[in-house]
Amino acid sequence: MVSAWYMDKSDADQREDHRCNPDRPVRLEELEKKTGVLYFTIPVSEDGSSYDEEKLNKIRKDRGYSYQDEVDIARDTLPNYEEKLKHFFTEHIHSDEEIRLCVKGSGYFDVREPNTDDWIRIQLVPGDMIILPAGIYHRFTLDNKNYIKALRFFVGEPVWTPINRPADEHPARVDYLKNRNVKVGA
Ligand SMILES: CSCCC(=O)/C(O)=C/O
Ligand SMILES: [Fe+2]
Repeated sequence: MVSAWYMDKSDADQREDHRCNPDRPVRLEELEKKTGVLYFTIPVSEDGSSYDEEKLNKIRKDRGYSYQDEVDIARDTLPNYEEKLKHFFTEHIHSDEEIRLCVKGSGYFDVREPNTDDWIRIQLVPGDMIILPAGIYHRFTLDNKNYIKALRFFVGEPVWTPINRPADEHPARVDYLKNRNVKVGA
């Protein structure tokens, strides 16, 4: 089950959990309200090879996801592993939603709370599906187990290109803030 929390400000290893002391958990409803991030749970088999197709199909159909593939992120399975991990952890936006379903392993998506610019860390474990809205500042890191396998979805032909911060003038960012009722420069 996905969990989320405000991150501490420590510059310790990105793979640590970076919980505050005392902990500042973020409930799912709060996460959605503050950031627009959506969450679904999809039952997945122990080895990650099968999942609840019926539940997933409904989400695919409702949201128009026509593309699907799988990423296996480990040192010996992902080409240019170090370079890709560096890119994943560089703060960025996309012009479209970023949709991931964790089927094996685990990892962290960090998203910026748009009013305060604080980082919220979202932990993905098998069965967790998250949808990051277009235009949200975010990044991804493996945790200290160094492994995740995830399904990726997209509407139409996939565009994975990250747009690194600063991207405040990008239409997806402008729309994101408008949708969240965030006043720029206020
Ligand atoms: C768990 S998927 C790897 C991270 C990724 O694809 C991405 O775009 C992060 O922003
Ligand atoms: Fe991304």
